[in-house]
Amino acid sequence: MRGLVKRFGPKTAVDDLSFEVSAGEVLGFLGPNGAGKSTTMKMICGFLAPTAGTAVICGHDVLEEPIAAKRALGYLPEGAPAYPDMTTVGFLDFIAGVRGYDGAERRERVVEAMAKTRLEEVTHQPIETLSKGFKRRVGLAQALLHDPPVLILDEPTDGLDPNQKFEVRKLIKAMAADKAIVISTHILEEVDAVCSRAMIIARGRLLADDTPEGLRSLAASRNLDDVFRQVTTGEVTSNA
Ligand SMILES: Nc1ncnc2c1ncn2[C@@H]1O[C@H](COP(=O)(O)OP(=O)(O)OP(=O)(O)O)[C@@H](O)[C@H]1O
Repeated sequence: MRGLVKRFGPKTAVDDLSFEVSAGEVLGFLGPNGAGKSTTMKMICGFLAPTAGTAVICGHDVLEEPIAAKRALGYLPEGAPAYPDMTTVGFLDFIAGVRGYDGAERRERVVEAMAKTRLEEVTHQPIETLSKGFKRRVGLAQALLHDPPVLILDEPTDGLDPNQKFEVRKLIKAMAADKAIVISTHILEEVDAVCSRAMIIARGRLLADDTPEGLRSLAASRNLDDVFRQVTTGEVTSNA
């Protein structure tokens, strides 16, 4: 990401963010509500035009070569939106078609994505009738259907029960070896569970960028909640 800026009228949601993520890294994107996490992810994915700066995905500038950049990435948007009247398999088949697959390969991609995200039991169920956790898994399935080298996942475990959280984290870790993965989360335990690195942003600015262990050392208590509070509010927790 090179100098990403997003302004909405007088409000600066993202204020000159630059960073790199390499294959093999799972970067946790942390910050309070309204910090600019989703806006940054939308710009990385070419969903929202930056006011300034750009994102380069596997050598493709998302503004200059949007199709090549989008081919290299999978994106789970905030809230995992999908077409509610489609069935799980119908939606994933539609996505496979959009991604350019045809014939047997198209069917294989759908079956594989459903297996990875454990969607088989809701194959023919309309998405609007799925529980929140299953909807999120449909969102994940469409993001990884084309096995992209880059995954941008906006709160991938939001709304999942503890067992589903465990499964999704396991899946992210299993994919991490050869992909660059960015996840946003409010759940700090997720940083320990899956991230090799974490960034804390607030008011659109980068405040910390380190390994989970490095971040812990910022608070005397070594507790990530305390680190988050200290970095984003400047307040040191008294019982630290
Ligand atoms: N389309 C828009 N128009 C105006 N302001 C917007 C728009 N989208 C986002 N914002 C504002 O930009 C800021 C950053 O929002 P963003 O959704 O990126 O934060 P976030 O870190 O993802 O928050 P959360 O953790 O609550 O999801 C917020 O103040 C938000 O109100």
